[in-house]
Amino acid sequence: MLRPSIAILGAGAIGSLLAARLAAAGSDVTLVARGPRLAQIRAEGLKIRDLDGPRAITLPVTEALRSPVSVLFLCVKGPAIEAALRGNLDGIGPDTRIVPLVNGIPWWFFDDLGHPVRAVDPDGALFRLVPFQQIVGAVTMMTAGFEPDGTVVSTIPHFLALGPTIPDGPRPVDLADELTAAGIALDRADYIRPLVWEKLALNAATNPLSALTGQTLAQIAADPASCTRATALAREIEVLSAAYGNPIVVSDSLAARLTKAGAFRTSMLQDAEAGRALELAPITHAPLELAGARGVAMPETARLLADLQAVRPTQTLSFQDIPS
Ligand SMILES: NC(=O)C1=CN([C@@H]2O[C@H](COP(=O)(O)OP(=O)(O)OC[C@H]3O[C@@H](n4cnc5c(N)ncnc54)[C@H](OP(=O)(O)O)[C@@H]3O)[C@@H](O)[C@H]2O)C=CC1
Ligand SMILES: CC(C)(CO)C(=O)C(=O)O
Repeated sequence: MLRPSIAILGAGAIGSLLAARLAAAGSDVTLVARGPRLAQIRAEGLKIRDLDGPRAITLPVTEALRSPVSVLFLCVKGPAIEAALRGNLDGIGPDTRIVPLVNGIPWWFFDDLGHPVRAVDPDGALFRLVPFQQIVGAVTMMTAGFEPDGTVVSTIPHFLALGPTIPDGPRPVDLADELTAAGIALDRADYIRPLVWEKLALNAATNPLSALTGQTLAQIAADPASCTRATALAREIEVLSAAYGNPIVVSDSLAARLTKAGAFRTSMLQDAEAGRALELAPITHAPLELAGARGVAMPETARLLADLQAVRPTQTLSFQDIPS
């Protein structure tokens, strides 16, 4: 069988991890990188330290895709999606499947309502840019971060859920062989949205809190004040998810999951430490917007945002500041 051509757009923590593992397993994979990161990968290979130990992987790396691929993994942070896609439109053909590995509420989540979620797609540009039928829903349960020399470190087993964006929709892409060979456990979900809500609960409970407190996942679980706060934040997403017809239960097992995850610095804590913008739009602002539309109260989430705003006035955009 012909192997799918896979492109990974974004050579950050998750994109590099996925690219390295797929390339090492023999997949036809191209990594799209830019700036100093592109130069570094060309010069030194893709340096990775994961459960298989440290190594440098050589793989095709480019500044922009020039011809359509079978599968495009989108591995940039929420606010970077539109520019990243626009720079790589030649890589997207009518049969290309686009798989966003982006945390939080995805821009396509309420396509069936016929309007974008303002927090993640303010003017509907993504809604118009990406053909909905070409999107494959995904939930990323992988963790990765950088060492100062550009090595990507990932020491928790890798897991990815892929599934249709509409109930019982066709399974539009089969990457089981590629991902299994790469040591990434695959959940082929019948419908991705319930899993997106569950992952959102995890991120909304931990990512902004970690950026505020500087705590790892295990430290959040071990600190009674943070653990109580994280649990309350997860409960608010549970109520919100139920209000949108999708009951989930995450808060009961949250502390145990965080303890098991160990000393991991969330992607938002990594951004905070590096002075980068925080990925609040899909993880915090979008839920607040959705809560407002259904009359759901989310006081803990609003309080957390206010606390973050107070300590990072130049970095954090408060929900109310999003232009309408
Ligand atoms: N890290 C983690 O453990 C996890 C992350 N996630 C999610 O995965 C997604 C990606 O996160 P992560 O990998 O950590 O993010 P990073 O910030 O590490 O990586 C994002 C990458 O995208 C690149 N990029 C941005 N814009 C463009 C563009 N126009 N063209 C090409 N490259 C571009 C950035 O390049 P540059 O550096 O030049 O800006 C950077 O290399 C996020 O939604 C995150 O929440 C999910 C689970 C865990
Ligand atoms: C690993 C996890 C689940 C931590 O919240 C995550 O998605 C992130 O760091 O962004």
